[in-house]
Amino acid sequence: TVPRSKGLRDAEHQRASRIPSQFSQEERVAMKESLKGAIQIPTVSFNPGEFNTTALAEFGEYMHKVFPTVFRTSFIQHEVVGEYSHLFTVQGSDPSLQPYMLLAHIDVVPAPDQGWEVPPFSGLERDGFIYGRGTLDNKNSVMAILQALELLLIRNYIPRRSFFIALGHDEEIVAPGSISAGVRGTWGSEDLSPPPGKGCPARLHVDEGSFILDGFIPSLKKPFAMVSVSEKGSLDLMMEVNMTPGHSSAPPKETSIGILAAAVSRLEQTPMPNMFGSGPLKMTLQQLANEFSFPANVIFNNLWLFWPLVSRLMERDDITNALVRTTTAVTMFNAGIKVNVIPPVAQATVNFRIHPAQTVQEVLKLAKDIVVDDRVQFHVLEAFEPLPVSPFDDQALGYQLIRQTIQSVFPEINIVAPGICIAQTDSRHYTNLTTGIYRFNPLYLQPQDFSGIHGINERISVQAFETQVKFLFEFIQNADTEQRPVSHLHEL
Ligand SMILES: CCCCCCCC/C=C\CCCCCCCC(=O)NCC(=O)O
Ligand SMILES: [Zn+2]
Ligand SMILES: [Zn+2]
Repeated sequence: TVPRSKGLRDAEHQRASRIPSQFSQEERVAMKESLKGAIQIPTVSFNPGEFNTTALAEFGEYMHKVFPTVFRTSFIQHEVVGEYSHLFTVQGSDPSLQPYMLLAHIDVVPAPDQGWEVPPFSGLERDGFIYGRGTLDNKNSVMAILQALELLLIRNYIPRRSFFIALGHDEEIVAPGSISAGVRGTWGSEDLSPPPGKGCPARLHVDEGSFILDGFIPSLKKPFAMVSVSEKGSLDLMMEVNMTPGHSSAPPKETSIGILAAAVSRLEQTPMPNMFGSGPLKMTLQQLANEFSFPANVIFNNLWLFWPLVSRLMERDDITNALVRTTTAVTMFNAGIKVNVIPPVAQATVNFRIHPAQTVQEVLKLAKDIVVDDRVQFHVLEAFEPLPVSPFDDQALGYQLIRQTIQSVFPEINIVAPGICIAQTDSRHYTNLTTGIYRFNPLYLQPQDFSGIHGINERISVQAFETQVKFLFEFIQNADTEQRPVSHLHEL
């Protein structure tokens, strides 16, 4: 197929019929090789301002190479934002339709070699899986979005509804989010609402942050699609103890390390309160109730009676425990300058993920009440409140569009339920732009796969990646053909 050059918007481009999401063997091989190439570029972000800028620049060039039609199509504008983020504006043929936004991120967390079956930036394929940092979080989405668009354009598709593709380079660091800042810059206002004539506020976002979940809840045998309609907040708290340094041959009763270690231990041994029943989880379980086998189906259909039992059971597993409470993770500890010197300072950083029923201030106070030691200083490095719940009723067009696409691409999945993302996504930077923020990665995830995210042996099956491309290929077309509900339209 001859790729279309810029400026062509002729009748050939206009298509009434839907393009089937069937890809040639050559296209299927090309898309998996493109993902492997993306994984091989180590776009690691370490801390605010600490990125592999060489790799990020290389990735920008790489996208031009593997998606030439995207970059040469006249109705697609590409902007580099914050030096390494990328914002694509795909101008649809019907400007009256509210646009939407697809989010993904280019950066990945570091990946030391130890424990990996293959080197984490090799992109090697083994037994039908592509291994590497970013295969699930989140280069799979970056490549799937652009691949789906490339394949649609090659087939002369021209979207009716405009949409944005926002590919951030700093999602993995706690920062204001360059791409969202860039979107603000593009639209010229802090609150992200575009100036007149620059198009309407986006009506929905689709970002990482949930999956087709398979095997996360005992007695729930069938996988189900959870679309995260909210996400937990976060508090990065640095605790510090300062002491006068001295000779270790005559040490004080407690050093700064001992004082801080005891404080950290008290935090770890005192979990935040179980908030089961006061967040989206209850909705998720009620929607799943009849999918459980007996007697679980009776329990989940009567949570008014059995919620104490369910809340205790959810605590047993680290992932479901993260759904019922604010979690406490001591992730960094730095102290000491030499083996025979009393340490002048000890610092520990705690990453709290805040349950939607709590606030940053409440968690900070609870932490201080647990530590209860005036020698420990508290420094808030970064904090985000839990996000509001996006609409997911029948009138919520964004949610319904995702649900419709799930059902067409995954006909075997008969439950699509709203839920909460236990992690953070870039979508938290867009709450001023729309209330329709949804987080869903169209691929199956099992608990052992979850351990690969930020862990070792992160991998995606070739089949799963191909299906993710298919989902986006369908989603973009569904966004053009969605039917308006008869009654009032939900402002998203
Ligand atoms: C009742 C249903 C059980 C739900 C089980 C939830 C399983 C976990 C599913 C999704 C988690 C999302 C992880 C992927 C996004 C990670 C994004 C990220 O790393 N952000 C940065 C950060 O959070 O620090
Ligand atoms: Zn991540
Ligand atoms: Zn991510």
